[in-house]
Amino acid sequence: MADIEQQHIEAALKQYIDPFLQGDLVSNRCVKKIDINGGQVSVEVVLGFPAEGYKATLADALHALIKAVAGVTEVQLNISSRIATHAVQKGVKPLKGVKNVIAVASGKGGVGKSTTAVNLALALQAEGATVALLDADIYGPSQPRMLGVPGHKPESLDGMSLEPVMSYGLQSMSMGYMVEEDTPMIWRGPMVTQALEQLLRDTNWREVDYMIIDLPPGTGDTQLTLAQKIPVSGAVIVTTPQDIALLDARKGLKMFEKVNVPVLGVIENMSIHICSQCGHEEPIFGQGGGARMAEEYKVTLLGALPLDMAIREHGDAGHPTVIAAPESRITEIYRDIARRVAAQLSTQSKDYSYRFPTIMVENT
Ligand SMILES: Nc1ncnc2c1ncn2[C@@H]1O[C@H](COP(=O)(O)OP(=O)(O)OP(=O)(O)O)[C@@H](O)[C@H]1O
Repeated sequence: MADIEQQHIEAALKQYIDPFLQGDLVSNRCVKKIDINGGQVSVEVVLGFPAEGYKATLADALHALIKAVAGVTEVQLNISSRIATHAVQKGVKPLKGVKNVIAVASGKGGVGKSTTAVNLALALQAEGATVALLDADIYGPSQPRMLGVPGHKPESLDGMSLEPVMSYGLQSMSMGYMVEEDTPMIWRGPMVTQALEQLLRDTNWREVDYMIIDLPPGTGDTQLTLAQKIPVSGAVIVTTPQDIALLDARKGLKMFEKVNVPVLGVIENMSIHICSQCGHEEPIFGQGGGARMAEEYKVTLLGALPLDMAIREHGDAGHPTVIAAPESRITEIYRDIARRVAAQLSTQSKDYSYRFPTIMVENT
C-alpha cells in the first residue's frame, strides 16, 4: 500500500469547514503539526479562539475524516487554543494587561446591548478565556446591577490605581461603581471620554484575553470619540429586527469604518418570540433583518437571540443567563456567538509590535 503523505492528511482536514472561522483549519493556519508513523497519524490543532464547548465536536469530525484516509490505522488529535493579541487603531496605545478589546455597540437605546455584552463576556469565559467587562454606558451604567454587585466600590491598593471588581470570575469596571445609583450624571462630551479613558487606564487588569466594552447607545460624537481613543481590535453591533433599529445599526457600522475598527459582525437580539405557553414562534419585530444587513454590508451574522422573559429576569436579578442557566438553549446560543466573535477576531491582523526589540541608532 502507498505510504500516507502529509498532503493526504491535509486534504482530509480541509474537508472540514469550521463554522466559527467559516473556513477550513489548514488555510486558517490552525494545523500546527502532522506526524505520520506508518499507519499512525497525529495532528496538532491550535485554534485562535477559546472553544471548550466545541473541542469534542471538532475532535469527532476531524477524527472521522483522518480515519477515512487510506492506510490510516490510528489517529491522535491534540486540540488547544492560543489567543493572540490583535492590532488596534493606528496611533492608539494598547492597554496594559489586556490582549484584545471588543466594543459592543448599538445604533439606538433599548435593543439589549448591555444584556448581550455581559452574556457575551461570560460566554467567552465559559469557553476558557480570561475576560473583563468595561461598562462605558456612562448615561445608564447597568453592569453593576447585572453582575450582582450594585453599590460595590472598587478597591485601591496604592491610592493611585483601581482593582477591577470581581464577579462570576469576570474583572469589571464601571462608572456605576464610582457614583451612587440615583445620582444624576450630567456629562458633557469631552468629560465623558476623559473620565472613561482614565478609568480604563487606571485599572489593574490582569492577563485579560478579551475585554468587552459596553458602549453608550447611539452613534453620536461621544461614541465616535470613544471608538477613536480606546484601543479596539474589533466591534460587534447589536440590533433588533425592526427596520428603524436596523437603520440606526447601519450608522454603527459606518462609525467603526470611519475609525478603522473592523466590525466582527452583527448580533440580532429579540429576533423571535417563543410563546412560553404553547411554544409558537412569532417574529414580533420582523424577520431576518440582521441577516439582510449582514449580507448587504458583507459582515457576519454572529447569531440571533429570542425575545425571552428569562433573559430579562436573569439580568434584573443580577445573574445573567449564562450563569443562571448554564445548560439552557439560550446559553448555548451565547456561547456559539462568543466562539464566532473570537474566531472572527482571530482572522484579523495580529499585533507583532511586542516581538520586535526597540532598535537604537547611535550617531557616532
Ligand atoms: N433577548 C431578550 N429577551 C427579553 N428581554 C431582553 C432581551 N434582551 C434584553 N432584554 C431586556 O430589555 C431591556 C433593555 O436591555 P438592555 O438594558 O440590555 O438594553 P441596552 O440596549 O443596553 O439599553 P440602553 O440603551 O438603555 O443601555 C432590559 O430590561 C433587558 O433585560
